[in-house]
Amino acid sequence: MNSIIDAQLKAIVELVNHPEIQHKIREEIANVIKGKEVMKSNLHELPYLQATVKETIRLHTPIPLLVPHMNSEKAKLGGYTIPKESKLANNPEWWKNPEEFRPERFFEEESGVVAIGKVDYRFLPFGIRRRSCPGIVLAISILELAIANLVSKFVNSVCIMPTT
Ligand code: HEM
Repeated sequence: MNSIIDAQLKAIVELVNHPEIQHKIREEIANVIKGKEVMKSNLHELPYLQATVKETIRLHTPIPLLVPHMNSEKAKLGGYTIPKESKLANNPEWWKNPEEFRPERFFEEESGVVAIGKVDYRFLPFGIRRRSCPGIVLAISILELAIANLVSKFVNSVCIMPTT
């Protein structure tokens, strides 16, 4: 559960620093859900919310069990050369402006990058193959629901950031 709490906190920090992203999520929820409670069954109808969660775990990949995961030696993987001690999610060869928090990247230049179901060596927040995370579907749903509820109710009502 540490990874989820870590990702939630990172998402909140990013949303506080990007009120325009909060605003887009809030608008998407208002248009699709129309004032009702966001349920797990609605999540697939909220692509901008989903992209925001993906962008959070790309830029702030939680480290499971607090064990650092990086390659100690230079390596070749899936046709890519990976320099020693790389963090893949921040590599400018594979991501445009990798340090920028921009969910839109998943609709533009990185529209093919998915978190579940397809192996993409640029985006492995849940590990890969036999030792990959069995909690992936649960983790993504929890994160999406938490952010949806925060943005549509709590953040708006306490006015941490202006909504316009
Ligand atoms: C944002 C949330 C999460 C992230 C980023 C994450 C990421 C990961 C990663 C990268 C691994 C592979 C570690 C390795 O290569 O050795 C892993 C393993 C694992 N995760 Fe997660 N995880 C998350 C949430 C969860 C949740 C919610 C559960 C359970 C309900 C869970 C259960 C596990 C288990 C049991 C393993 C060990 C699998 C094995 O060694 O065979 N994770 N996780």
